[in-house]
Amino acid sequence: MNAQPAASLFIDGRPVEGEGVVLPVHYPYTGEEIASLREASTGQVARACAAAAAAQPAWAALPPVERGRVLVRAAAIIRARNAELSRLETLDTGKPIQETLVADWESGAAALEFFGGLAAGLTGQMIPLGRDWAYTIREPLGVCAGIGAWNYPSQIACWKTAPALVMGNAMVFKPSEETPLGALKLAGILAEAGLPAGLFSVLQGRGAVGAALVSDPHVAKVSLTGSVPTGRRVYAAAAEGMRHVTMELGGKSPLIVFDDASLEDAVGAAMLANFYSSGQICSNGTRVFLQDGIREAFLDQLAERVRNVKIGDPLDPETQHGPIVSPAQAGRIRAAIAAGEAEGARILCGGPGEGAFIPPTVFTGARDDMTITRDEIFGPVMTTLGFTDEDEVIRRANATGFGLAAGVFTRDLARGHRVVARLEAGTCWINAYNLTPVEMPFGGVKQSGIGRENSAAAIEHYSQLKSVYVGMGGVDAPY
Ligand SMILES: NC(=O)c1ccc[n+]([C@@H]2O[C@H](COP(=O)([O-])OP(=O)(O)OC[C@H]3O[C@@H](n4cnc5c(N)ncnc54)[C@H](O)[C@@H]3O)[C@@H](O)[C@H]2O)c1
Repeated sequence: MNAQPAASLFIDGRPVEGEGVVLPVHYPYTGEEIASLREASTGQVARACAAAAAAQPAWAALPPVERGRVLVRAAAIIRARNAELSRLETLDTGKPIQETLVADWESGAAALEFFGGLAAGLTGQMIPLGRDWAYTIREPLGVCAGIGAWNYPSQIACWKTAPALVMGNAMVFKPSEETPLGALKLAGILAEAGLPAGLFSVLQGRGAVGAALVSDPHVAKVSLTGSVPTGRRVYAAAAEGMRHVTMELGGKSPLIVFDDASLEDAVGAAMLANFYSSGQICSNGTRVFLQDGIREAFLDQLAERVRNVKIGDPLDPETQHGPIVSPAQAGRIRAAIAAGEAEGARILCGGPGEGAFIPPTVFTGARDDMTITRDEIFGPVMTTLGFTDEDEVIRRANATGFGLAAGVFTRDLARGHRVVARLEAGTCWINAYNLTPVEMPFGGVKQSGIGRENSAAAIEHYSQLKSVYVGMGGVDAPY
């Protein structure tokens, strides 16, 4: 299979070959090399940021609806090409085609449509002050840097780029080195939709290229999706230049199932919350707390349904569970499974698997202090834990440095609201899990992040307010 793009990078409106070291791209299912890219050199990082800075003022000066129209046109192009783009996303990530067809570019298109449609509403405020008055102008930040993780490469690129561009910013985006292909497609689509040159560039490379981008003097804002350790490094580097940040980082989220929950819905949600995208989702509910009265029935049904998951070729439309993105990540997940067993937890179903595949794996008999309960695994590994009462489970659910997401299953809606009100998590679901519509803010608290993506809330993270005081009479000076 060949997925070689025209060139590795996209700078100032055109494909450009990278000047840095080689970056091979592998199809996770077969391990076959499907493209060979080159990283951006430091000179190319600087050129992309300078082109962005040069193009941004004219873009910001357009009437907002004109900017919005470009994004809406890009969304339509994505929708028309969804089948072809989803296939490429599957080759890049290894995720089953039945997922990429509905959850990746589709979600990216929704973000472009949502923010494109929001363009006309990006106004300031008028503030009456008696004789005088003031008003605010919502202004763009300038050049934004976006850095992506490998699990939802095209969705992440769109979620960051749509609010940035509609506010009149430019975006220089570096996808993950594991999944570099989708962002190049987005660059071509935005250009075709009428985006002027320089406003969306793509740089390829590993962490060092990301670090050079974050520190470029033109960059006013950095939005990272990645792990907590990378987040700390990027946040610290951004602080040097007093740059704005959005941090979408990792998690170890609780999913709490009370005795009165719909068993079938809770089991289905727990599977979605742990095994979709082979478990490589930041907001996954990997600590599944089961109340005493439902635990046995839940585990019986879970084991039965997990046995029927169709594992295999990601391009087969019937496949529900694909390979892990890379041998290195599969190795990390297997080490976590081995640690769980060594610490005394039992595997109810699944296990380390073979080669690129790790089957859906469920641990029972785990304790809160085990590494499988504490650390993010970022693979298809669910840890189940028992609990007796509401106060106890809230305390244990919050006993983590992460705070990305949380879920509660109960038929008692008053309890559902009461519990989420006390959970330390940025994104919560009641009787649902991992649904992230563009209309709803998404992001974490504590170590899991800063800022929000999606919804009108994202605009605040790609803009700043200018306040203007207007004196309507004479100046009353005591001198
Ligand atoms: N909260 C969210 O929205 C969200 C979404 C997806 C993934 N994630 C998290 O991402 C992690 C998995 O993704 P990953 O393994 O690609 O993460 P990672 O932290 O290893 O890498 C993320 C990105 O940062 C870049 N990078 C690494 N070092 C850098 C540096 N010093 N300066 C600038 N850039 C640097 C990488 O090249 C990559 O593009 C998990 O922890 C997961 O929870 C979070």
